Amino acid sequence: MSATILDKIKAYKLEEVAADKARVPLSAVEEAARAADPVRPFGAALRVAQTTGYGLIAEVKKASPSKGLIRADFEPATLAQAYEAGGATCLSVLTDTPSFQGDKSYLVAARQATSLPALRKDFMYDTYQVAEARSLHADCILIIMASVSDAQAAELEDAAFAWGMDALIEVHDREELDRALALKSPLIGVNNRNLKTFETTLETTRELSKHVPTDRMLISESGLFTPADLADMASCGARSFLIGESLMRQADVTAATRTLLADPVAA
Ligand SMILES: O=P(O)(O)OC[C@@H](O)[C@@H](O)c1c[nH]c2ccccc12
Repeated sequence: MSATILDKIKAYKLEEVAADKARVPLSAVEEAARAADPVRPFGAALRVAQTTGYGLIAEVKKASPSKGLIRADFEPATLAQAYEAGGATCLSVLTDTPSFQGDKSYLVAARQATSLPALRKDFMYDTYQVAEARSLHADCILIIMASVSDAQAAELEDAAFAWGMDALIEVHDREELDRALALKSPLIGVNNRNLKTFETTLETTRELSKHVPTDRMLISESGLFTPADLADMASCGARSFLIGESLMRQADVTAATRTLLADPVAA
């Protein structure tokens, strides 16, 4: 079987982490994490937003392996402020460089420029990365079930909780969802994009929504473009969304964010 993009990302990420560990020892990262800004509640902010409207995790995303360059004029702090002014609930900031042209400094800049809680969007395998996320002031980490074992997922989640952060558990099929439900985090992100083939369809949220218990928060991720898409997902029980590309392609990010959130279907 040929290696998927996810296999390739995992291979270089493990090398990156090994190099980071050699350069900055865990004790130093932990010290920086302890000195970081207090955690801003991530899941709780979404829960509040969902009661009257939609929860939006707005993604600061320059490029992706499937779409190439998404936004040339890219200034993380300015974009984060535009999202906040448009009514976003939380931020997601890509810190992976080889595939997404992200950077750790973008997370710091975006979060610092706003009062929004921020997700470190990266491929996490090692609790070193979790401490590092907190040292960058992250309020939540992503755990991609397609890319980690059950034991690894539990270890990453425990580490996030120990630092006071939330964990967004990302799934793409029924098997990953069942594994995610064995974890503690209430935040379940259904990625409409298959990270192995890049195929994107909202059918993924429609199908998996039937199997997400009501005590978990269903967050629909990727491939969302219009208010009609959001209404469609809301009819399946997803009232929070992770959106990057469709907003990043707009000249006026604040206006585009406002338009997307303007007319939520009744809760
Ligand atoms: O740009 P989109 O289609 O709106 O998608 C945003 C977000 O869901 C997507 O960037 C994403 C979801 N899961 C990921 C895991 C790694 C990297 C990126 C992602």
